[in-house]
Amino acid sequence: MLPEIWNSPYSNDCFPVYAEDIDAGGEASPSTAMLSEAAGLLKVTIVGGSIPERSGDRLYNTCCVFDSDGKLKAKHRKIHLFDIDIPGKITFIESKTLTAGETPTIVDTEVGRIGIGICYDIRFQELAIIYAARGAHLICYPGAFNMTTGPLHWELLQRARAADNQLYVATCSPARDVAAGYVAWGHSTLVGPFGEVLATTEHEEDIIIAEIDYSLLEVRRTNLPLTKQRRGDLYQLVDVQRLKSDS
Ligand SMILES: O=C(O)CCC(=O)C(=O)O
Repeated sequence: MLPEIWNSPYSNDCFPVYAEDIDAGGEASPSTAMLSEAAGLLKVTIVGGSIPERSGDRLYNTCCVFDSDGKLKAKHRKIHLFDIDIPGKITFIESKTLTAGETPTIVDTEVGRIGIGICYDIRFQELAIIYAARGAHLICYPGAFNMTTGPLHWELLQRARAADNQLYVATCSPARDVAAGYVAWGHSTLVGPFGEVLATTEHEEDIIIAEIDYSLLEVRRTNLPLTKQRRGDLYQLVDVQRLKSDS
């Protein structure tokens, strides 16, 4: 797994410059070609962080997932754009340059059923609930939290998504570069289905390698049978996409 916007500085000025046309006539863009080749050579599934994607006259923040043959299995366009304003701390308006994606993305891979979200997507618990309901074992969120929200929210949100939905959550952030226009919090992490941090790192360049045991999903769901205890008679979340595809 790679971080959010790993092929470009994180800025609205840079997104158009570094954007790649991922679907261009069936040919892979330079960054996705590299990921595809790496996945195929190493025989691993890659959740390819995200890059700015150009599609016609629009730009998206897009994560590509490759299987161990190097085939592009899924493409997730960030569906919640990072438009926030915390005066004196951080203001970022992704919607100045980017368009929001329109579909949740869940993909069956050799290493499990994976739901994909990109950074700000992690704040929307409904997306994680829908992924869990569709059988996700793991949700991967490439991200780049910042020095204001990172310390308070980065781990909290990951643990909440994992504990609420009783699945694994993996995040990957760029390392911190204090000279950059956007200073990332770092701290890539893997959280287990009990909300436990299984592996994490600081803000320097690093690689996390950890084992995931999907049999624990069943254990935790038996320990705490939340799904059975939900009060569907009082509240329900509608999976609009599934509803549309069923009808
Ligand atoms: O939600 C946050 O605080 C940070 C989100 C973010 O940096 C992003 O979506 O790129």
